[in-house]
Amino acid sequence: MLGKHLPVVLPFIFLITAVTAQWLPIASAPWLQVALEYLPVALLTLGWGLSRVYQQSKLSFLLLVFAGFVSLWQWLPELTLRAGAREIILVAVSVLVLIFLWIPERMAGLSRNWQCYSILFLVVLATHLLLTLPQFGHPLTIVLPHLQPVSLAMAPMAIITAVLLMAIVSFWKQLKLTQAVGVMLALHLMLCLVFEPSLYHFQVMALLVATLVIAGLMSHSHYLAFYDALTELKNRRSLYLAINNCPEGYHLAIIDIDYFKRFNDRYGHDVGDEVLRTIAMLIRNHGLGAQAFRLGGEEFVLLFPSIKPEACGKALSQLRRRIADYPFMIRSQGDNEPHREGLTISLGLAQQFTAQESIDEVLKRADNALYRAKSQGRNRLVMDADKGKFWVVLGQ
Ligand SMILES: Nc1nc2c(ncn2[C@@H]2O[C@H](COP(=O)(O)OP(=O)(O)OP(=O)(O)O)[C@@H](O)[C@H]2O)c(=O)[nH]1
Repeated sequence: MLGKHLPVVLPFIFLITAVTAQWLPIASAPWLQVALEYLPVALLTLGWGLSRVYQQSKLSFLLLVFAGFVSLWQWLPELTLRAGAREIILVAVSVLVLIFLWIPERMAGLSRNWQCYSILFLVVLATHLLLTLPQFGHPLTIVLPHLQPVSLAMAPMAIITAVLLMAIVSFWKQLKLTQAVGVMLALHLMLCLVFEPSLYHFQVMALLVATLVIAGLMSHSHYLAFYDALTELKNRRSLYLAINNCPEGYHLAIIDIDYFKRFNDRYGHDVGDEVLRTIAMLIRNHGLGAQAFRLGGEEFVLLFPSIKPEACGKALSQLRRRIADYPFMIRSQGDNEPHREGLTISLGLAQQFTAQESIDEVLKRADNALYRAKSQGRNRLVMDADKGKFWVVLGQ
């Protein structure tokens, strides 16, 4: 049980120890100074843990922004800058914040937390670039009086740590950004190698490549284990994980395509597959604030973590109508023009009434509701309103 809380407990202990040690006799110990350099990483981990484990996205958002400021605060006072490089860093950071936070459509599909990780990462990257510019004889020279050569050595290590953190995040979120940033870093390190070949740069490069390979493998095996290959929706295993992380009182709807066997028999499995993909896309893009899964065959699930039953029923009825009105264009053999075909879905909805109720019990009740929707004529939504005692038919 403790394992679940470790991403929050460990960085929290680290932060408390590192900060309180400032007032103890060990304050000037070199290891403590090194530990303090990792404060932003600890804050990042804490923020990530809070959002993953306790769904505290607002708090973790604040923490992540704070981590960004701590990392800036750590770097800026140490720098003796020429040519206004400090201003350049600040302007660059402001522009990045603007791009990431005020033009959200540019980051379609990425969560706000992820944007913060990206910002912090780019801050570290920008700092590192400015630190290494002198290697290329650039006029923006930054002199680090007491940090050299330790900090120069630590900057790429901080980046590797950030890449590792991002790999862990993308392990859950299935994002391609890790690879993109990794390629950028690899290019940058290659430049370092070309201009200043050294064992150190070779080692950093090797570490980075190893990290990226591991991240890629993790990402791929995660995809195989948790996603459905046909529809690219999350699969049954993901559903169980998501429900385990859900607060008490979630709603769950099972969606089943009506007379799909007939459709398959008439048009063949390939066309059936295409229709499954289209319906999965309609379910995924429902905009209902729920997570979509493929349970297997022609059955899907929508999971609503927190919603009122009436709002849930209304949203699902809209989805049912949307699919019933959707023009599936099919071209049969010998047809010149595709013709329009219609399909409907039936839905069974159930709520978890008490924390003791297991996932299988809620799924069973949703399945019973679905059975009623089918037996009452299909193309409708039936809700289990009281543990199998009352059934409410919502919309046909
Ligand atoms: N093309 C395709 N068909 C699938 C897939 N998985 C399951 N099916 C088909 O889905 C059909 C399900 O049929 P049934 O369970 O009899 O249900 P139905 O014909 O939809 O009828 P009702 O559910 O009672 O309305 C079967 O013909 C399966 O072969 C798949 O991945 N691709």
